[in-house]
Amino acid sequence: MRQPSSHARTQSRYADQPTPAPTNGTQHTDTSRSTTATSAHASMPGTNLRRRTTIDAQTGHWDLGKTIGAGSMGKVKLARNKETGEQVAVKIIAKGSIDGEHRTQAERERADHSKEIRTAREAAIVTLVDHPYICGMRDVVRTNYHWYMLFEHVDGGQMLDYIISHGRLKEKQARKFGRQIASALDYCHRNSIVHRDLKIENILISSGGDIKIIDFGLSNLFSPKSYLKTFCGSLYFAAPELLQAKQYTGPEVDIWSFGIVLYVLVCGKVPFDDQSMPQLHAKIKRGSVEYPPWLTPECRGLIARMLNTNPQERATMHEIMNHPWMMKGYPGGPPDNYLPARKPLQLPLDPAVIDKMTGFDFGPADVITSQLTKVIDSDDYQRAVRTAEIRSAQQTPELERKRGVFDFYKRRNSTTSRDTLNTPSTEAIQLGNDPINAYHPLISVYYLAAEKIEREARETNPGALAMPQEPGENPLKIPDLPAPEPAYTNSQAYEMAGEKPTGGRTRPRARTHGEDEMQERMQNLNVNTAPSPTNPAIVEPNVDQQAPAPAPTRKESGAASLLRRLSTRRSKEPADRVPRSERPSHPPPSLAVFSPAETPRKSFSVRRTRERDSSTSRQAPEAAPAAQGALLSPPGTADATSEKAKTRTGALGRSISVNSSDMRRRLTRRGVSEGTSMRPQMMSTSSHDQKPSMDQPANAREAASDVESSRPQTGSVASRAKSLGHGRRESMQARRAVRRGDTMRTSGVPEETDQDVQDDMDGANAGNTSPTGFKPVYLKGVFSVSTTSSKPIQYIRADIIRVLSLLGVEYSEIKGGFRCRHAPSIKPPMDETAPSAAQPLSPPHDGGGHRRKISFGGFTRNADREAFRAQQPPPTPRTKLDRSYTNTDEDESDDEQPTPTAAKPDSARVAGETSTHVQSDLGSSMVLKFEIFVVKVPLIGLHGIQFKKIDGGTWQYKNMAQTILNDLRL
Ligand SMILES: Nc1ncnc2c1ncn2[C@@H]1O[C@H](COP(=O)(O)OP(=O)(O)OP(=O)(O)O)[C@@H](O)[C@H]1O
Repeated sequence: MRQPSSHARTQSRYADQPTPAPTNGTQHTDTSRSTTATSAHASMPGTNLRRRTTIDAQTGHWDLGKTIGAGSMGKVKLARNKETGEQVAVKIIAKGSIDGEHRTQAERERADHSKEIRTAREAAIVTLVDHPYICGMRDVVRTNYHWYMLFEHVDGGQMLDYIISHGRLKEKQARKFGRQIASALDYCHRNSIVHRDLKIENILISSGGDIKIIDFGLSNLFSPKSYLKTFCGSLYFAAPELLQAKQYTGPEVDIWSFGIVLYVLVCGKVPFDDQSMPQLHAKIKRGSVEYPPWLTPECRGLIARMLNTNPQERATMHEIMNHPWMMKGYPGGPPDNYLPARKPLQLPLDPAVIDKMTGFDFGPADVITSQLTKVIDSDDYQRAVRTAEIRSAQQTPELERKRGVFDFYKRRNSTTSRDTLNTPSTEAIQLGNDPINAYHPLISVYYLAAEKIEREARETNPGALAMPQEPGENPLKIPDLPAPEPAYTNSQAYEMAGEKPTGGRTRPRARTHGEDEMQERMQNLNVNTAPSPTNPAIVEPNVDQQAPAPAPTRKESGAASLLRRLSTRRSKEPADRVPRSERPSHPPPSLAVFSPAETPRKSFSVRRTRERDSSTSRQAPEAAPAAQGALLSPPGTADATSEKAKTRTGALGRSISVNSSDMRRRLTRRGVSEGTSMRPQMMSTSSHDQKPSMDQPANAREAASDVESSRPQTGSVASRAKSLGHGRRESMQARRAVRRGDTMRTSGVPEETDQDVQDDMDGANAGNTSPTGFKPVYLKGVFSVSTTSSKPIQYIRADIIRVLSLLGVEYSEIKGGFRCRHAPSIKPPMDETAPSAAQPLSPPHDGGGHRRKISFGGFTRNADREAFRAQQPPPTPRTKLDRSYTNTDEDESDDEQPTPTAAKPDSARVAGETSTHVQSDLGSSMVLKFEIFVVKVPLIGLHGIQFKKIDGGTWQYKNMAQTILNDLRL
């Protein structure tokens, strides 16, 4: 393992410097322990901008490229391996909280600490998991100022982009993705991992047309015997129990989100949408879903089971994977979860595996070992092992039983009688009773770490693990079992700081999330994370510290011991079940080379703005900055009341993921009563002028109060800016940027610059065709950085036209802007109209070199939307659109016989279907109408973009507006 380079250690104090590695590797991934990060050059002292062009990691030297995405946690950039040319996506997360203006020192430290833990956990989880439909991590580098997570580059585009521009998918296509999501979720849940942020935005499409789930930033480990209580995720995708601040085990909230995702896939919109946040909350809690008539009964039944508001009655992954809709057209059975075959653990534990269990805040190796030993030695665990064996023996045909106990465990991971060794798991997880599936987080992580070692050993020495298992060897340690005892409850062994379970649902449901709880959490957190040289993820090592001596390599011994402890891996069926042994741990990234003229996806102003206002970067939705609301406020409306309402109007952005700690902190800071139940939510999207009242959720009140306090006292920008907090900073940065001659793409956080400025300049060559009549309207509202531009107005106009055309948005010019209408083409074009893989679309010339990538359905395309649309039939007229809604045959004609509602089998009428089925024509709601205005920002002399929704779904509107902003390259 490599030591941090002397170069890195002796760099300017202004540059990112390598963080000394953990001393025993118990708190951090070993990749980061052995990697170093170097800055190509330091920034100028006194500035917070620094340019990083390379990363030195264990996996080699990487050249950082352009930005390809951005989220609340930071930017995602392309990087290319200097030696191999391999391309990865690097998620760059600034360490520490961004906005400290309103915080005490203690609050800042707490926020920093929490962020650090969550980031370490994300790195730890994605480092260990290995699944074809989960975006794999290649490496992670941690420096003083940043985390750099190197992910496989998923280059087929975003599912959201497709849905936004085209609407829904055919059920056949949705099923393929649904099975893949189910596969990935089942894998996670059986490994005690809950994602907690599943949403359309976090599903990317690989070049092969498969999904890749990203963003485990809010994930956590769960235990069947305790509860989580952190609110996580995007409101649109959040389970009702989360909105009620109830505790939850874990998988059930993912299943709800999965239900929303599935609905979006087949309907092109979210099931719960409202401009008013309280109304949206109410809708989600009611769980009343409108199902468009084009859905097959099976599909509707499955979604209804997933969107059951009672988590206890909600479908399990087992039910979902075996649902008739999921199986339709898949004679091979339910989806494979790709979980390796496993055996129950037995002592002694492998120290090499323990060493791999880093980043989870489990504590040092000896603590992990003793905790794990306690679990394995517990009567409960041994009883579970015994029970599983007996059950299996009863189910196993005599002939197969003679083949030995190994087959049993292969079968335990299988389900159907047809293929007992290789079929996907269809057995429900016996939460807490199944020794190999989600029994305990420590056990799950031990399996994952052991399997990672096995993978690494196989990659470095393919023959090393080829030793056959001894036939007849019984890997189980099955002692005489005493009478049943209470379940093992040492949840502290795995609890994450800040997410201490509260001991079950006997606690009050509407819980206080006030300062006392925070204190309690911090105390607990301190217990778990006391400053220790073995806990570097918690206590930031001094940059002058020497890097620790590398831990002794134990791969071989680890691999050897694995042979004793783990059964052989299952081979996979052909077709969609690639033999695991033949799969690389992470699919090799494809080399999608971008031309220099191509424009990366830009960070979005709302997210960035929020990041500045959040200690953890996972911004609570109630903190919608006024600037965001202003994005949606129509210019020219001088009425103060409506202005306020519009300012409070929902954030312009994709679903924002949050967690409850942000909210609690805010509530505490603002003196909200401790008795107030935490009601996390997105910012209000109400178009009405609603005074915050105590009837509203606390966060809604806070959001309103934010808006109230940020409203301009006068019409002047200066006074308005003064009360804005981050908005003011942005304005100041904007002015500074203008003085420097930069575009308005500045950030208050120390982060790497990239080619954005150059791209902006490159993009300015478009559009000299501004009509003389196109004039900006006078500013109303407040602006955030990424919605302003220093470009001349004719360039902005041309750019807007380019983007609207690209997105298939019909428009007409009005005074100061554009009136727009978008009706997604609901006829999935891939099967009928897409070119074959052999005839890829060549990216058309669009003047700006922009190219949008779409990849679906098993073939790869890098197609500009213009080219894509060129292959499409003309925009679907409304009548055709409406007609198609009533025709379920359309979706299923090529592969399935739709079952008429009247004749559908009983099995299709899923029991427990509790949601309302409204057979209404939803066609009209799919049409989005909005306006875009170009406004002049006084004083700083820039132009800004404002959006105003006229008609259509809020979710679609937000996503469309963000897509336009992203593509505008302001
Ligand atoms: N492996 C990848 N390959 C290609 N693009 C990626 C990859 N990972 C992330 N991206 C892009 O970067 C964006 C942000 O990534 P990600 O969701 O992980 O960040 P985040 O800050 O956690 O976001 P969020 O605010 O949604 O939580 C994604 O929406 C996607 O466009």
